[in-house]
Amino acid sequence: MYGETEPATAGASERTAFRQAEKKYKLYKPPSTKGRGRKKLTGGGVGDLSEVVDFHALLAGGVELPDGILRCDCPGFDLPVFRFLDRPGFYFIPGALSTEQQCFWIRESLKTFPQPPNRTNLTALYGPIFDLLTAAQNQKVLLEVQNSDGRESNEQSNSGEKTCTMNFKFVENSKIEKGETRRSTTATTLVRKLRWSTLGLQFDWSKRNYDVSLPHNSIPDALATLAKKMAIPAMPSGVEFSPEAAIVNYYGPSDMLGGHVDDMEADWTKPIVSISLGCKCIFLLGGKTRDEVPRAMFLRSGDIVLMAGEARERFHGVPRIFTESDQQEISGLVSQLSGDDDRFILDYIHSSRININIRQVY
Ligand SMILES: O=C(O)CCC(=O)C(=O)O
Ligand SMILES: [Fe+2]
Repeated sequence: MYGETEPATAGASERTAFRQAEKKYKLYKPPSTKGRGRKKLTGGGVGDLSEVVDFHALLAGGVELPDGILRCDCPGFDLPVFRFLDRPGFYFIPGALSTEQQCFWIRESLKTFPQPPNRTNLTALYGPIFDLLTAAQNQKVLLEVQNSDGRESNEQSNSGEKTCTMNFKFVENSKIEKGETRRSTTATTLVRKLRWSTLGLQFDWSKRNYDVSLPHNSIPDALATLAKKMAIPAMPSGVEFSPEAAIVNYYGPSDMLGGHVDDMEADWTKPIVSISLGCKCIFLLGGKTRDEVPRAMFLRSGDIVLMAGEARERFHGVPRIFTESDQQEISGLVSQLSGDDDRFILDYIHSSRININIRQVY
């Protein structure tokens, strides 16, 4: 999925309509000014967001829908749903989750979802990490520890072979002595470095497929129930969505998700249920090749998108996250996350977006 199939030459890739749209909306790093401190990211095409569809604005009564956008009546589903006339299989449910529900899923995404046996992008570097969020809230540090045979993790053994027994544990910051040579990273930094976690059947990014032999838990009941309910507009009547896997994407201020298609699951008639949390972003929905001009739309915290059928073959991606305070649109979350327990999460979500996308694999 994320291993994009690029056209034969980089030049050709740069010229596609999808790439042009990514460039239009992404954040830009101005050329480095040597010795002047950190590079600042600035808005790229922020001057012109006029073509970005804003489904929330279309919710207001009396607003005429732009050409090509429909509001649909979905039997058995009581939330407003929008579609594009020329992109069947794509559904947009604005404000599908209440602020309380959004807070619940943000907490779960940081606390429970990265717990082993679920894997994250950090697993390959540090081995399984338990209770990362709690460690960050308590300002702990992940420190490399010695194995029982006295060797440090990843050290050469006597026979010359490299052992891969990663061994790290959380310790109090105060326990790290001056001049400590073992590898260490603060738990807060690690939370900031989270890029993905996988729930249910584990997706193997290197094989670009599910590895059913990897240990896994089933999708949490509450998430499965939510996904089944939200999938209704994209499901044939009388058929129930059966969530088996989910990918959680964590985006920082300068992160983007390049154009890709989601074609790893067996049955494309079943939707991907994709939940947005935290800062607002721009989502691009293109065509079956990168040459088709994509539609751009805002995704806000609490919005849900469904992609089923031919919509699953369309290139899509996220070129831009809005973390500027006047653009992120997280005021509801900020007032809800005001307790002491939520201080870390509030700080995190001020500069982050989380996406949970739930899939039926078979
Ligand atoms: O972050 C998003 O909204 C999209 C994520 C996505 O397309 C994916 O994980 O396949
Ligand atoms: Fe995707």
